[in-house]
Amino acid sequence: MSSYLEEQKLRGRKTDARTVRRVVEAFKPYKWQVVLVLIAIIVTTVLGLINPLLIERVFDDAILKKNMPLLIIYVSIMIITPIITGLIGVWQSYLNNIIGQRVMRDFRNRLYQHLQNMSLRFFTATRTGEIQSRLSNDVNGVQSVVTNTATSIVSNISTVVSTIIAMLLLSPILTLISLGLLPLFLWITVKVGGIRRITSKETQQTMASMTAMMQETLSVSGILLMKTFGRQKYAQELFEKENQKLTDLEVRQQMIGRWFFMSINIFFSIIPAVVYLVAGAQIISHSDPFMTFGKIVAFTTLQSRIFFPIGQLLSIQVDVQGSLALFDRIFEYLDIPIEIKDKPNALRLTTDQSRGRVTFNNVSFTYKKDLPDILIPLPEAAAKNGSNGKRGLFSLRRLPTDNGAAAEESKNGHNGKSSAAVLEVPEEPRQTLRNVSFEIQPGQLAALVGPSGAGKTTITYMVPRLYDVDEGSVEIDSHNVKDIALASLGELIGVVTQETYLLHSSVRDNLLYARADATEEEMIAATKAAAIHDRIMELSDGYDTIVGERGYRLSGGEKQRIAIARVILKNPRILILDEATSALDTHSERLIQAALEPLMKGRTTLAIAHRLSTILSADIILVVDKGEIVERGTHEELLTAGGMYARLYNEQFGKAILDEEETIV
Ligand SMILES: Nc1ncnc2c1ncn2[C@@H]1O[C@H](COP(=O)(O)OP(=O)(O)OP(=O)(O)O)[C@@H](O)[C@H]1O
Repeated sequence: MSSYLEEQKLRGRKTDARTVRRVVEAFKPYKWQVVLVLIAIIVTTVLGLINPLLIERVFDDAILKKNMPLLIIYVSIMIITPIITGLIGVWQSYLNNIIGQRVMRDFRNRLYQHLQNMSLRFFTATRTGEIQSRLSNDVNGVQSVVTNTATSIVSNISTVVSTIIAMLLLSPILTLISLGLLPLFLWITVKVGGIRRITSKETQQTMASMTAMMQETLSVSGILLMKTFGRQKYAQELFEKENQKLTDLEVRQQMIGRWFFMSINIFFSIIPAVVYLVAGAQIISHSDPFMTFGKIVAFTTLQSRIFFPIGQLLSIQVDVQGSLALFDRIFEYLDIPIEIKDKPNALRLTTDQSRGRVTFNNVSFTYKKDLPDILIPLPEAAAKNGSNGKRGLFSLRRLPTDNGAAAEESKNGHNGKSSAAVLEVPEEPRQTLRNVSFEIQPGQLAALVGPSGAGKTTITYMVPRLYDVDEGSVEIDSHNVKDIALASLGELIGVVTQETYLLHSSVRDNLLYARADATEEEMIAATKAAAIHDRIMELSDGYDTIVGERGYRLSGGEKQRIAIARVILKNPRILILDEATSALDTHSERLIQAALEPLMKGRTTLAIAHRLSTILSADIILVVDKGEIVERGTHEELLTAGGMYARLYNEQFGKAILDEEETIV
């Protein structure tokens, strides 16, 4: 389990200054509000000095000299000042919150937008929980720092400085005495802060591991796995153990806080006592003619203002360190370059303009294991710290294949001389696609067939640029897909996948996801074409029935037909169809087939075909094996050739063909 604190440790502290600079930059759009907050802080700090300083006058000029009108004036000021300070304080915290929340909002927006633009590769290489956690927990984690810490630092520093000045004005000797004891106080806070920091680190780690455990076991798949393997008791024990640890840590953390405040209280009490002793002695012995009762009271009041801000400044340091680590995690994601993006002046191609010819020219492609170099400092640091390399996203770094010596070095224990020779070296992966070339004419159906893992899905990924080819090119109407705007590709291409993903929303919303401006008639025409309209009408609320993740459970076949209706409504020029492998009953099978016909009609279709009917109606069958197209032609041609297709066909459909002939043909 890797936590952000571990990562921070690995990254070292060098990034801190850069991180702070970037955080400060995030405040730039709100610089005028920040200036107002600073002014408010300074004004309230200065106003805060008025009352303690007035105390001296109240005692020495008003009470001791029995001057009632002056006493009333002073007391009035003492009443009005805190009211004004309070009002300014409220306004300042409103501004603070506005700025802080907007900075957080900006971070969340930037992160969401950036993540949305990341390629599929990023999502296949990263745990979903990790992505969500950065977007929500990490951003929320820095919230208190963004809204409070900066202002708290400024206001504490200005309180400390102004109070010391005021104390010096009242009595330099007493100031010296008060501050003379300060080092001891600082020493205690530093110690306590250190212990707190360690405990809070442990608490974060325990919380993270509990969250991961909950996420893993309390999902539909997790619960299924646990129940079917009878592992509830084991999971329960594991959870209880972590939970107990968290409980102990929380209690410990609270108690350390308690000691912390006790020390502050003791100092609050001890130092005024010392001041009374020294100042009292001065009055009794007449050694300082300027020492008065008013001064003693004013001084002790001022002095009580100073210790708490100092304590806070010290503990803030702990918070800041923690949140710098969180900011690092946020920036780390923001810094991952977008791999697949529009070229400047990318071509906008509408469905009407496109004819839908799809061409693959010598396409080669390999799934890369590692992510861009921006994330690489971690594994290098991890290696230096003896990490075991089980870090998911950051775990693998391939060495150049000619770097055998370095690889050997890494196996024999990392002596750290070569920064590349750090982690276990996986083999250079086999090419997933090799020199794939074919052309599908507008309106034609091309069927991809081949054994599992041959690369059929990967071929379909190249058209909408879910991945970019390494070599060769994919073209639509003779335009390289890399030159076409991604938004256009999204419009031109419709995809029906094996697993239908429906949003937790109404059937209508799920259908209109394809085209928000579709009319009711268009929508119903699409569902009728996909042979699902009648079934939708049978649902409790018809088109308004909630389906999806936690909604009404539709059968696999029904979901597929909704997905087909969704793409019919979208009306793309090019269709990518990944036919479900799971066998449906004959009735559902027929309905799906009925739905597919209008879907494929008039469109260029690239289908990963599992249905005999699709294969038979294909204009061209492309047989894929180990990333290459090994055979191509029509069904009859390929059967006659007696190669891989004939073998696959006989294996898969040899027996079924008899039933099919009875039912379908
Ligand atoms: N994200 C990925 N990262 C690394 N390798 C991958 C990734 N996705 C697929 N592969 C590998 O690429 C190869 C081709 O996979 P692909 O999914 O294209 O095969 P397929 O022909 O569609 O198989 P099936 O019919 O079983 O779905 C397989 O060896 C697979 O393990």
